[in-house]
Amino acid sequence: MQDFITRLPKAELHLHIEGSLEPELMFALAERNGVALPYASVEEVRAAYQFDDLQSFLDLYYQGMSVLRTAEDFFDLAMDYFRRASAEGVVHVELHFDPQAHLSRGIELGVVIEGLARACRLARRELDLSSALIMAFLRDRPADEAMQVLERAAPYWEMLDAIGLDSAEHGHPPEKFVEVFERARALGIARVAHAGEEGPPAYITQALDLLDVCRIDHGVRCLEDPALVTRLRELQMPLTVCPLSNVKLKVVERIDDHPLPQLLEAGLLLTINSDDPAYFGGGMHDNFSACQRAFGWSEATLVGLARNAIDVAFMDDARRAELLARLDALAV
Ligand SMILES: Nc1ncnc2[nH]cnc12
Ligand SMILES: [Zn+2]
Repeated sequence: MQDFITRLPKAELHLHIEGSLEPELMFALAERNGVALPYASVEEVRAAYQFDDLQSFLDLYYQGMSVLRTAEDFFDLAMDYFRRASAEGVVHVELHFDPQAHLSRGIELGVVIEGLARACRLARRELDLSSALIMAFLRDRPADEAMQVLERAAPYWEMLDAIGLDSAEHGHPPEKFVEVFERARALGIARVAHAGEEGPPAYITQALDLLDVCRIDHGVRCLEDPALVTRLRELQMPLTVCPLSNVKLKVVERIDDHPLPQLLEAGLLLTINSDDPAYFGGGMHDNFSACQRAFGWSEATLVGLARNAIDVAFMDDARRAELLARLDALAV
């Protein structure tokens, strides 16, 4: 089964590239850039990764990214992840990145996007790994700041596959960002949003009604609102579920308690993702494998989930057809 999971062509739709920063690279970049870290060793960093909730994780996540300063750093960050992901059978990655977390440290948008985009091009050539870029806004920052970032990104609009909404969910409902998402829609940029990770099902409803999103990131709390579940099923609205993230951030206590079986049973369109693999103790393979073990999933279930991700990914028709053909070859 482990080998089958590796061979499964996996598309990852929910990955924060800054959350893929492994402690080893964190130390290497800290040294390269003369940044002081509050840790003496890689082991100490890993030991610090114990979280009580989303906010306790975000505090370390924003601190960790202080080592990222140049386009080369962002390139190295992304290539480091692409190589690891490719080795475990990931064929497509959609990267969220958080420009405000870098702009606030004086790192220009162009530095971030150019570094990431160069890695995306190289990964396509060297690893046969395709990718998409999702520029995410920090929902705990003011909406007018997000709007300014969107306007500042004008030279890069063509390179963006979508905008997203992430960071601390409690108290920051989607309605706060209506104008920003409306502007993106007018620009022809697709929209996704984190909703229903820690926040209530009403935030998922708002993301659908007010932000016109084409995917919900997480969305696991939808089960608390049966009418919403029906709506998500009827729309076949994709949910990018991140099982190990939900355990690490105590959305659920143990993987066995994860609502994935109920979500599947409800007929929702689900995908499996790693979110912030360096912080949550596992990439795509580990997420698939933990669920397979916990829920006794068959190969057919795994193939179905992998197919969902390829079906709804931001990729051109030729690439989608190629990846679906690879999946079909495995499934027979
Ligand atoms: N799981 C998560 N939820 C919200 N914002 C995030 N930013 C990085 N990871 C996140
Ligand atoms: Zn996320």
